[in-house]
Amino acid sequence: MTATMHVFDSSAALAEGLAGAVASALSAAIATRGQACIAVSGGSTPKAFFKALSRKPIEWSKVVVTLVDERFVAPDSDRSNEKLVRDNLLVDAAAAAKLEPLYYPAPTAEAAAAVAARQTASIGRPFDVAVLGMGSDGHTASFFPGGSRLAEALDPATPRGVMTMEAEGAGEPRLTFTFSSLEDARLLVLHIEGNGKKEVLAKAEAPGDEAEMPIRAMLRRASSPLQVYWAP
Ligand SMILES: O=C1O[C@H](COP(=O)(O)O)[C@@H](O)[C@H](O)[C@H]1O
Repeated sequence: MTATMHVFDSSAALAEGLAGAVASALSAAIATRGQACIAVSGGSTPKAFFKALSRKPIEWSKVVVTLVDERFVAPDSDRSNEKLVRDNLLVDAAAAAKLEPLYYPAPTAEAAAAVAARQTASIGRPFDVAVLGMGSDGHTASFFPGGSRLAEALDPATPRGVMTMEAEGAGEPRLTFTFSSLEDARLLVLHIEGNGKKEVLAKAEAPGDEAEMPIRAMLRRASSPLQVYWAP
């Protein structure tokens, strides 16, 4: 499936443009099905987008927000994707949305993933919106090159759900939705910024092994068309 590029002049225009597209998709889902669900990424890129989206006039009480992936850290950690979402997206009117976190204070990441899988089982079949990020190593979600369970996470036969991942480049153990959970989102977005990430994307679009750049799984095999939102 070919990716479609949406190019913006600046970070601010990118945040606003993506927020507009996502708000339209969430409002359409509410109009059609009475509710909407969105899975968002963490990392350094989404903060301005989250702030722009929080200002959109959506029926937020009908929206469920979850995370594409998470670090196995408490939600008050600066490394927590949940904290990023709580501080920047679930504010003002958007605070009425329901958050389904992936982190739970369990003894192990595996135990937390099992709880998260149960808690999120009724949402995202498919997600109305999934906003992916991409690291400079070509990871997306917590599908890291060299990841302990990468083949299983990317296998289309692995069912929807949340699983663990460990990798050298990942820092903490991770919790991540599987490829099959994300690839059919009604609106499937890759949100990246900067010339460096554009070069990483170009490299991922060239021939090569998925395991070396796991974003290739989304570029090549997602059943929904991948919408790439980018600004320099
Ligand atoms: O580890 C993560 O990083 C990616 C990309 O983050 P960025 O800082 O390069 O924008 C992110 O998509 C993922 O959710 C996060 O856990």
